[in-house]
Order: sequence, then C-alpha cells, then structure tokens
Amino acid sequence: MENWIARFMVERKLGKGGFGQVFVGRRVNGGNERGTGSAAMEVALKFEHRNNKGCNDGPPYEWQVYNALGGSHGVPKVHYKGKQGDYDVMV
Ligand SMILES: Nc1ncnc2c1ncn2[C@@H]1O[C@H](COP(=O)(O)OP(=O)(O)OP(=O)(O)O)[C@@H](O)[C@H]1O
Repeated sequence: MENWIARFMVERKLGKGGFGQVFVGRRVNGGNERGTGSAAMEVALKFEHRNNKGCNDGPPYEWQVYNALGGSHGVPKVHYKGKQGDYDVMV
C-alpha cells in the first residue's frame, strides 16, 4: 500500500494517552477542503512507539478495535494503519 503518512506534515500536538501521542497532520499537497480520508487537508495522526510499555510485538490491539468499530457513530474512522520507523501510525 502507498505510504499515506508521507502525505501529511506533522503539526501541533493534540494530546497524549497511555500508549501514544496524537498530532495534527496537514496535507503536503493536493487534497481539498471538503475531502475526507486520503483527500482530507487535515487529519489526526497517532504515533505509538514500538517499545512502549504495554506494547508487544504485534500491531496495537486498538487497530483491531477500529477495524470492527471505526466509522460507527461517535467512533473515528481510521483511514490508514502502518509502520513508520519505530512507530506504529494510524491516520
Ligand atoms: N481523532 C482525534 N482528533 C482530535 N484529537 C484527538 C484524536 N484522537 C486523539 N485525540 C487527542 O489525543 C489524546 C490522546 O489520544 P489517545 O487515543 O492516545 O489516548 P486516550 O484514549 O485519551 O487514552 P488511552 O491511551 O489511555 O486510551 C486524546 O485524549 C485527545 O485529546
């Protein structure tokens, strides 16, 4: 799959939780104001370091949960999940 993460510049930090940190990602080029997913101008990027306490070798369990629930009312839709260096990243 194409590297989605490279489409976005990491901007300000939105917050942090027990496992990762969330930043605003701004589209580097292309996209449009009403676009969603890969065409969105602004997304949330969640980075989890692979050596975080509580992280084992596999992909974060949260990924499975978003596969099942993502897009339901009140649950963010995950557009991309992948590895970037030492981080597991969700867009
Ligand atoms: N899609 C998003 N849009 C805007 N802000 C977000 C988004 N996702 C997360 N945040 C912000 O980043 C913070 C950290 O999110 P994260 O998912 O890591 O942790 P959490 O659910 O708050 O805590 P925990 O890791 O303990 O479950 C959130 O509390 C929220 O303030």
